Amino acid sequence: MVDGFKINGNKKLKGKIRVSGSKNASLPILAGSLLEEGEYIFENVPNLKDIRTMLKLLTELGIEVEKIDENSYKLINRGIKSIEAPYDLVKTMRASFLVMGPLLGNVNQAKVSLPGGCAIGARPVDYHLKGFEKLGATINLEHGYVEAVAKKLVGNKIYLDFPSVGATENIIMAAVKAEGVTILENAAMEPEIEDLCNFLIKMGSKISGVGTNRLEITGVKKLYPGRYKIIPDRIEAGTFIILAALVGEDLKILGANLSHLESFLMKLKEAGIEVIEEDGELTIEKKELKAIKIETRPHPGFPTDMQAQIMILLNFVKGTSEIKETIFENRFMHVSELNRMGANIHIEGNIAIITGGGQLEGAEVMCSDLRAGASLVLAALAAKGETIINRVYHIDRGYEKFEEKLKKIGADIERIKLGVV
Ligand SMILES: CC(=O)N[C@H]1[C@@H](OP(=O)(O)OP(=O)(O)OC[C@H]2O[C@@H](n3ccc(=O)[nH]c3=O)[C@H](O)[C@@H]2O)O[C@H](CO)[C@@H](O)[C@@H]1O
Ligand SMILES: C=C(OP(=O)(O)O)C(=O)O
Repeated sequence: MVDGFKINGNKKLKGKIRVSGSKNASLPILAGSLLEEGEYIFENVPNLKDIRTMLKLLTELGIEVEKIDENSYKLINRGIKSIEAPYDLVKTMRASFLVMGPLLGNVNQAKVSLPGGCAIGARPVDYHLKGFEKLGATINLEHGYVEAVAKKLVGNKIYLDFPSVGATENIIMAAVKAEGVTILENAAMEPEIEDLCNFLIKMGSKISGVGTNRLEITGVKKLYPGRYKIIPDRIEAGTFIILAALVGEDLKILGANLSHLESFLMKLKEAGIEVIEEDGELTIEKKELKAIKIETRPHPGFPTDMQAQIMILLNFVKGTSEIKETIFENRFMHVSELNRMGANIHIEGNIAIITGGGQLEGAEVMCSDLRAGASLVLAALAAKGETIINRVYHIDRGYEKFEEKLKKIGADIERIKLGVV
């Protein structure tokens, strides 16, 4: 049996919904505790399956994990006990690969299972490995594991062929204690990378160019662990903004940071939806809705992680909208499920063409990945009738207390047990 959601849609949602801490900022920052011995306190960490996976992996590598409260942890590094990240943990979460940079950075050695492909695309790690090699590591691939070893890491000039989020994070963590200066060109600029840099700087790292695509990292011998508070989750915030636009009635969103969502907000505005911030609370104002074209891009472009959710909104906008997915080759898995709910979307190559303006009706559907799953919940809440969503373990990876938060604002959503399909 697996968990599913039963949702009765087409109800107006009212009240306040709060954004949790960022999953994608927490994961590299927690991995950063491998870099130096000492005590770390992390706040605003979302209580999610992916976070529990990372904490389990860190425990295997020798970190002591103490839960302080629902969203805070004390991590104690008394020295690395193992340098191996096993397949059974890496396979459940690709971000496990982010332990490689800090392990190399601290003890010049790491052995991490290759993450392999997943539902949204092939997702290789070649840019990570090229970066480690530039810093002086020797890489060996054997029996599905990547082994990296160096006598010592030495700073170098590294150009990323594509601004990969994970590669940027891994290389930064490997470089902060390397000898000399590392210059990382064409680095990814996502807010989660800025958060990682701010955490590392707070520990004594020397990084300049934070928030730009050229980072200059001067290695230091020692870091000084301490306390760090994670930024709000911009993808959860964006998901709630779409929710408010679809079914909100005086629905307020708390705890979001709009400066992390600029391209998304600009495209919403083009579609006729304005987000208004007052005293830290967001509300949504709808004007005349218009069909739009979107292309996913690395930050500050439109985030691929918001593509599935905005598609639900565009389904309700008269006219033909288009979404071009340029980051992952297989991120339209939600489309066939949405069409089963009455949407009219077809795919041509990497473009989804949405003929909007119709209604959605409840159906039995299945999550294929995290954001596809969130989009099905949005669709179900806006649809007439009952929707059963299977395999919500994908959603549990990235949305803290999703159904509890939705219930509190009046959604008719229930967690149920379903047969495996
Ligand atoms: C845990 C986390 O933060 N996940 C996010 C991170 O994933 P992740 O860090 O895996 O995404 P990347 O930015 O690395 O991937 C972008 C593209 O580069 C390709 N690539 C990447 C690395 C590499 O070595 N070789 C290579 O070819 C990937 O296959 C993909 O097509 O950024 C993505 C893009 O914003 C988001 O959708 C994910 O939510
Ligand atoms: C794709 C995502 O996560 P991951 O990179 O961990 O698969 C996501 O957060 O939308």
